[in-house]
Amino acid sequence: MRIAGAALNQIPIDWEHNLRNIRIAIEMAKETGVELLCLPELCLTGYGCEDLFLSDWMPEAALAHLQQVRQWTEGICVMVGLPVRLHKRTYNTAAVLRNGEILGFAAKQFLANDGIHYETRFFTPWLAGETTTVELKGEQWPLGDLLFEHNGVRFGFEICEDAWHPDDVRPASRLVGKVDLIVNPSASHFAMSKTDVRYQLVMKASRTFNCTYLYANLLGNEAGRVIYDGEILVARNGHLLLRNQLLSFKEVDLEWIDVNFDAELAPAADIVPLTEPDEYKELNQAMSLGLFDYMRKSRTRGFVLSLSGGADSCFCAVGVAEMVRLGVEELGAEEFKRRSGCFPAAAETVVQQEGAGGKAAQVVAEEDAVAPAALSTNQELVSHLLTCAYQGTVNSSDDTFNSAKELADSIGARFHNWEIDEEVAGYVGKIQTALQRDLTWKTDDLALQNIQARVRAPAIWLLANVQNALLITTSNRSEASVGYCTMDGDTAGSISPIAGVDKDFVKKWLRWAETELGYAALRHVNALQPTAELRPLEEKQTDERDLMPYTLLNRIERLAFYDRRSPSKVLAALETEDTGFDHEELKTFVRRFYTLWSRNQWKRERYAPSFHLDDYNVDPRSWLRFPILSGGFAEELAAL
Ligand SMILES: Nc1ncnc2c1ncn2[C@@H]1O[C@H](COP(=O)(O)OP(=O)(O)OC[C@H]2O[C@@H]([n+]3cccc(C(=O)O)c3)[C@H](O)[C@@H]2O)[C@@H](O)[C@H]1O
Ligand SMILES: Nc1ncnc2c1ncn2[C@@H]1O[C@H](COP(=O)(O)OP(=O)(O)OP(=O)(O)O)[C@@H](O)[C@H]1O
Ligand SMILES: NC(=O)CC[C@H](N)C(=O)O
Repeated sequence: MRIAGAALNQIPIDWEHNLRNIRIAIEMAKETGVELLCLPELCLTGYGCEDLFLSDWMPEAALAHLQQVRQWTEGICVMVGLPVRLHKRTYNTAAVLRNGEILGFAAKQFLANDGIHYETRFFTPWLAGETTTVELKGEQWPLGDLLFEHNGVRFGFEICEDAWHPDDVRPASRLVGKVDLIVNPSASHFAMSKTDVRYQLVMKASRTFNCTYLYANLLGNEAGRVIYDGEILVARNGHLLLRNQLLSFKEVDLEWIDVNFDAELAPAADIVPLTEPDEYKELNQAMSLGLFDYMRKSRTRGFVLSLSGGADSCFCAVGVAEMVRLGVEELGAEEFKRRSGCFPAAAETVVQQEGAGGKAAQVVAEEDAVAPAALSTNQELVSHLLTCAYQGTVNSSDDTFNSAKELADSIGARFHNWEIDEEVAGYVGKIQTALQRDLTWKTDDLALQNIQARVRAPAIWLLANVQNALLITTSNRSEASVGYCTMDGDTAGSISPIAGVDKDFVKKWLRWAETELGYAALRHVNALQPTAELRPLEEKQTDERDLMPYTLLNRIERLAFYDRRSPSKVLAALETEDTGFDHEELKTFVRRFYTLWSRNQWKRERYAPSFHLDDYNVDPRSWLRFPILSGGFAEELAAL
C-alpha cells in the first residue's frame, strides 16, 4: 500500500488557508496513487488556537468545515486533525475520512502539559477503551479509542503526546497485535537537537509494537512563537523507511512510501542512530522559516532593525539575510517574492531607462515599490526586506559603526546612520530643569544609560511604521534573565527572534556564520567584546563586567530554571564544576543572578513575541512562568 504523510503550514482559524492546504495535500496524494494519508494534529483549525478551543462555536465551526473535506476523499483514506466539543468538553481528535464518508474520530489520550504545552487547559484526555458518538445534522459517527481498516490494513492512532509516554501505558501498548499500522498526527514543536528524540521514538515504537509507524508533523511558524519542522517519518519494525528534509518553506510537503504489509520484516537488531544534528544549522533554518512565516502571516512588508554592530543585532541582520537565501534556494526568487507578499505588482512600477547622457529615472507608484525584474539577487531582495539604522551617541565607537555598516552593505540591507545626542540632551535638560539639579554619571548612572537606549526607540519605530515593517528587537535569553535591557528602549519592537537563545550561543553562532556561511563582515563583531556602549567610552563598559561571565550566567540560569534547583543547590552544583571561581565569588554571582531575575520578571512579561528555539526559554507566555512580584529569594540567598 502506498501511504503518505503531509506536513502543512497552517494558521489558527484561517479556514480558507487551512482547507486549501488540506485539499492540495489530498490532491497531490491522489495524483501520486497514495491510498492512505496522515495530516498533522489539529491541522483543520491550527494547533495554536489557545482558549478558542474552550468556546462552543470554534469546534462547531471545525466540524462544519470538515464536511467540505469529505468530497475530496473519493478513493483515498485521510486523517484530519480537529477539536470536537461534547458536553462542554473539548477533545483533540483525528477524523478518518474515506470516499466522502467520515469513519470516526480517534481521540487523544495523553495531553501535552510540559514546556511550551498547556493542553490540559483546553482539552480533556480521552479514556482508553471508551467510545461515544458525535452527531451533526442527523448523521452519527463514533469517537474515542477506535480501530480502523483500509484495504485490508488495520490501523490505530497515537496522537502526538500519546507516543511520549512509557511503553506499558501508551495507546500503542493496547494496539499491538490488533493493527498493522499506527498513525501519529503531530504538532511537535521545533527545538535544537529534538529531531533525534522523535526519530528514536518512532523507530523504537515500530520495533516494540511490531508495526509500521507513520508520523506527520505540522510545518512552519504557525501562530507566532512556536516553529514546527514538518517532520515525516515512516518506520517498520525498527527499520527507517522514510524521513524528509525538515523546515521546508513549502506550504505542503507530501512524502510517500510503498509498504508491503503482507511481507514479513524481521525486527531490526539495532536502531541506526541519526548523525548528530548541527545545532547552528538547525537554528538557522528554524529562524529563517520563523521570520518568513511571521512576516507574511502578519501581512507586514519586511523588517527594520536598529543595528549597533554588536552581536545581537548582527545576528538578527544575518537572520533576515538567511531567510532570503534559504527561501530563494528552496522556492526560487519569484515564488519567494510571491509568497512573502512584500512585492507590489509590477504593473504599479514604471522604470525609465537611462537616456543618452541622462540619469536613470524611476517613477515608482508606491513609495517603496521596487521593480520586481530588478530584484534578481538575494542582496536586492534583502534591500527590499531589511532596513537598518546605526544610531550613535558620544559613547559609540568607530568599531561598532564599521561593524554595522560593513555587515549591512555586504548583505544588501538599506543602511541609515544618524546621531541621537541632541535628543538625549533635550530630555536630560528637561529633567535637570524640572529637578533643578544636574544629572551626573556619579548620581544617575542607570538613568543616563537608559535614556540613550530609550531615545533610539521612537525614530526606529517611525521608520518601521512608515514601511509597514516589523521592528526587530534584539534581546537574547541571557539578557532577558537578568533584565539587562532598557524597557521601551532596546526592548522596543514587534518581534524578538533571538530571545530564546543564550548569549554564549549567539557569539558562537556568529563565528560559525562567518566561517561556514561566508559572512566575512562578521569578522568585526567576532572580534568585539559585548558592550552596551551606554557609559562614557573611557569606562570601557562591557556586559560581563556589569553582570558576570555569560557562560556562568547561562549555567546558573539552567540549573535554577531548567533543572529547577534551589539557590543553595545551584551554588553546590557550581562548586563541583570547573568554573574558575572560588566559593565567595560564586556566591556573589548566584545572589546577583537571582536578585536580577526576580526584579525583572515584569520585563520578561513585556518582551515582544519570541521564537522557541532551544530546549527551554524564559518567556512567560510559553515555557517559564514566574510571579511578577515576589520575595525575590531573600531568605534563600541570605542563607547561602
Ligand atoms: N516589578 C516591577 N514592575 C514594573 N515596573 C518595575 C518593576 N520594578 C521596577 N520597575 C520599573 O523599572 C524601571 C527600571 O527599568 P529600566 O528603565 O528598563 O532600567 P533598569 O533595569 O534600571 O536598567 C537597565 C539595565 O540594562 C542595561 N542595558 C540597558 C540597555 C541596553 C543594554 C545593552 O546591553 O545594550 C543594557 C543597563 O546597563 C542597565 O544595567 C524603574 O524605573 C521602574 O519604573
Ligand atoms: N549605536 C547603536 N546604533 C543602533 N542601535 C543600537 C546602538 N546601540 C545599541 N543599539 C540597539 O540596542 C540593542 C541592544 O544593545 P546590546 O548591546 O544588548 O546588543 P548588541 O549591541 O547588538 O550586541 P552586544 O551586546 O554584543 O554589543 C542593539 O542590539 C541595537 O538594536
Ligand atoms: N502536540 C503534542 O502533543 C506535543 C508534545 C510532545 N511532547 C512534543 O514535544 O512533541
